[in-house]
Amino acid sequence: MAILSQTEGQGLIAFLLSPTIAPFFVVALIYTIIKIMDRTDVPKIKNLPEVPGWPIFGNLAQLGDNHAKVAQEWSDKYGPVFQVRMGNRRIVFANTFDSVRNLWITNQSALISRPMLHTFHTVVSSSEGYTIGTSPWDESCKARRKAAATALNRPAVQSYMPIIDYECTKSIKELLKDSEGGKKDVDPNVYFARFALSTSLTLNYGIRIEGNVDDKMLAEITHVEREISNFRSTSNNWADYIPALRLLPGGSDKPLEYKKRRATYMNELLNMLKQRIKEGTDKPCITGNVLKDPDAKLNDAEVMSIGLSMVSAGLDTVPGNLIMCIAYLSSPHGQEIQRRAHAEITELYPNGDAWERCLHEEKCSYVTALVKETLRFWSVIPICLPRTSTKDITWRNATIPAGTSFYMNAYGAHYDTSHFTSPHEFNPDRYLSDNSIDDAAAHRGTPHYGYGAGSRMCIGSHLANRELYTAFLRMIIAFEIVEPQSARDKPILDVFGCNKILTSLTLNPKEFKVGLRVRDRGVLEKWIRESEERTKDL
Ligand code: HEM
Repeated sequence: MAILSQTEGQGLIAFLLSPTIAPFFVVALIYTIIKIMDRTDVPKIKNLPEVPGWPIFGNLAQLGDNHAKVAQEWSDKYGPVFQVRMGNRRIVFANTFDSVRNLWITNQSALISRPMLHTFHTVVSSSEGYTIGTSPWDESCKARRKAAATALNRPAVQSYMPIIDYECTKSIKELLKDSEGGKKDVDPNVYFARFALSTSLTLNYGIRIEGNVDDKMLAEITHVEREISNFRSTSNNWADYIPALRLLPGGSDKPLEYKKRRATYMNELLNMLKQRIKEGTDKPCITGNVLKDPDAKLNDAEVMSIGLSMVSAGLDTVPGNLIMCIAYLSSPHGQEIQRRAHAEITELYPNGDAWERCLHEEKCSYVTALVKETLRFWSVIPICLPRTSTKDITWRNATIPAGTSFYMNAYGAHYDTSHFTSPHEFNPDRYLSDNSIDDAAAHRGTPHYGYGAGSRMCIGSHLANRELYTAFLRMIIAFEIVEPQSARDKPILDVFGCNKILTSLTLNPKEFKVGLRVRDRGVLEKWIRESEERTKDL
């Protein structure tokens, strides 16, 4: 039954459009639309400071392109934990070391899930499945995390050291060649991108980047994963927070292009491995083990998700840390750090076998401290991968309801002056147990949040630590890393100034060069030959 007859309907329209009523009608309509668009997924949280924002956009514009820095500044005014609105999402930001510990570690069972964001989850990943790091918590995520974590635990990582030996040697050998024995300045970026990617591919598929730094597959995967890192970021895509923006024409073109390019090489890698398994020519690897295990409870999409996680997770993070530490080592203060590291290594290994021994042990505490300080200082994931709570969480007088998104400002925590002495100084000494410049007790447990914290902390941290330790130690005993000859090539050492795209998920270092003065060419060539001999059957 019609609610209004045709004549009554026409009368109502004429009434609404009459000159006296129309302005009120238009205002009411706009008001209602704004009210609907202004709603948030979670209502305002009582007793938790809120940063005032705009209707619909919330605090998006104020956060600008450097969310970590702006949120840290806000924490001076609003306290360590506050709520903001990013479009239609309410986000709880934690900005200091202790507040992160309280929320991410003390409340880890409640903070175990991840939110879904439009650009990454709906556009980029709709058919390939999500990586582990972008999956909400469910039985499938639990199974994938468990399988990957087992493959990356401490003893497993020790068994992968020959791969690290091979890849690290290859990068240093090429650096030696391309720098013409130290005469020409070089940009270390691509050498360490290859190191990280080839290590991940060998572990996961038994396939490595055979070519040199100009390898096509290396270029394609590093470029595509870098672009995807932007779509994955919590600070890059306003369409994640304002659904109306998804209607803009062309908005999904770039994400869709990269989704297709990623699917091409991921399928290629998986098919290459399946073919090798069929022919019996495959090398032991994580995906191969899963594919051949009749009891593995993982389906094809889950196997693909693990592969995707391994390829993408270490790709920007390991090289970002490696090359920014090398950048720092080239600076005048870096000379002092290299001298100390080199002296300790020489004292520990007077027979000159540090190059090989670092594959079995991590004895040089100064290099271990250098790894930790690098992870803190550069904070390559300044806003950690986001979390969603699955239970209510209490913070002081506030009850934060289940289903709220939490963003860890890792940069804010790493530069928290109540936890770190002079956080703007790059100083590995803070992580030495004797004479630390920080309160040594502060570093028991979690030394930094470079790998996140709690229930969804990075599962690749053992592998990454071993990669970083080996590469730093070997670079330091192979070369004196010095400033480039041309001032134009000098690295920018400011933690944000060095970043090409501030809204990306991971630090994207600007190009720079360093000089590499070979310490002892004869000895270095001997180490390289010995590594090549050891790893020739890999
Ligand atoms: C220096 C190198 C690395 C850094 C700085 C890093 C950092 C991180 C961070 C910050 C997270 C989020 C943790 C959280 O939410 O609390 C994460 C998650 C993860 N990382 Fe790493 N990572 C590195 C290397 C790797 C490597 C080499 C792999 C594997 C080969 C890996 C695999 C993963 C996976 C699978 C997750 C998702 C865990 C989950 O959501 O349950 N990472 N990583």
